[in-house]
Amino acid sequence: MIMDRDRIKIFLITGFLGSGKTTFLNVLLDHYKAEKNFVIENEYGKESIDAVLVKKNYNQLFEMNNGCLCCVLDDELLSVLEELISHPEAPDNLFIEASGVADTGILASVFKRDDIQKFFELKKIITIVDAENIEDRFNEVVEAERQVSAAELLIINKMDLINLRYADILTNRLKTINPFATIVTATQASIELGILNDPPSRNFTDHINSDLPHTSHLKSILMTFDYPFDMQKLYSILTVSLFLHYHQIYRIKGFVNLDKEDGKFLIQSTGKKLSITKEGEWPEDEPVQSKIVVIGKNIERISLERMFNKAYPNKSYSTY
Ligand SMILES: Nc1nc2c(ncn2[C@@H]2O[C@H](COP(=O)(O)OP(=O)(O)OP(=O)(O)O)[C@@H](O)[C@H]2O)c(=O)[nH]1
Repeated sequence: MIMDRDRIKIFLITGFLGSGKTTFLNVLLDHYKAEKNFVIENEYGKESIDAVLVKKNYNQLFEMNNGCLCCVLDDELLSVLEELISHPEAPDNLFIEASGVADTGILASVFKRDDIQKFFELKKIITIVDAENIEDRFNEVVEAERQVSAAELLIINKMDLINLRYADILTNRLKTINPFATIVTATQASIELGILNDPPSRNFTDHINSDLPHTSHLKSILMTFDYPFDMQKLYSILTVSLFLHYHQIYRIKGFVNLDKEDGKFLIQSTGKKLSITKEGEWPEDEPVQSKIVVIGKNIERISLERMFNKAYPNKSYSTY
């Protein structure tokens, strides 16, 4: 049972799709490994891929995939928080990885409530920024800018993909959106973590507009495929599609079954970059079946399925 003096510290991690939130969560879990850490993972879309990618050095993981966290506040999130309060071994830290489209302001406003503040301390609102893609996303998706404007700490991640001159331009752009946040740069979300103990430069939650609905009409489409893909075809078809549809396809994530390859492969894209890497073996209690989530704007299942069907080694598998 939690006493008033040792409230659970909450680190709220937000950032647009694929910016590096899970990467940062793993950095935090490693840093705080001597403490008791619980994690809330919220993915946009029903299929959870992230939970598998979070390194297992947490004490308990809660998955919330029934919608964007900021939209299911009243029920699922609050019931998890209640569970933590009465937990026989309450954690020191709660790391919340919000979905890539979550409205940070709406989410942070929960922790303004007196009944919540009694047991939880919102230690830091951290927004991860994908240095390579964020400016395009500002123009396309209103949630990307809202996440930046509600941050206390902005981490410009993926510095290896941009040059220093552009980093300065981007930093200035971020300052105009959010002049109050501390801004740091990183590769693989690796930062000097002492900064998390800095006091806030303003009372952030007082400035947050928590009444804005989602307006970007993003879609998350989950597809399953029973036949193995050809690795080379899959790679080249998706690379071309990501190049052509960069302003529509924001994230591909999933596990694939590949022809002539043993094991389970992780496929993911951010921006125009695609990677397919071996992730381990297929668990015995799981069907050997590719499961892929595509998130974007104005995307249609039928066109996506047609695209993936072209990646079979033998066209006879295809239904088109
Ligand atoms: N080049 C480069 N890639 C990075 C860096 N940080 C993370 N990535 C890669 O970017 C991709 C997305 O990283 P994640 O940590 O899964 O991003 P996320 O924000 O959790 O993604 P969603 O939960 O889908 O929104 C992965 O392929 C990472 O390996 C970086 O600093 N540089």
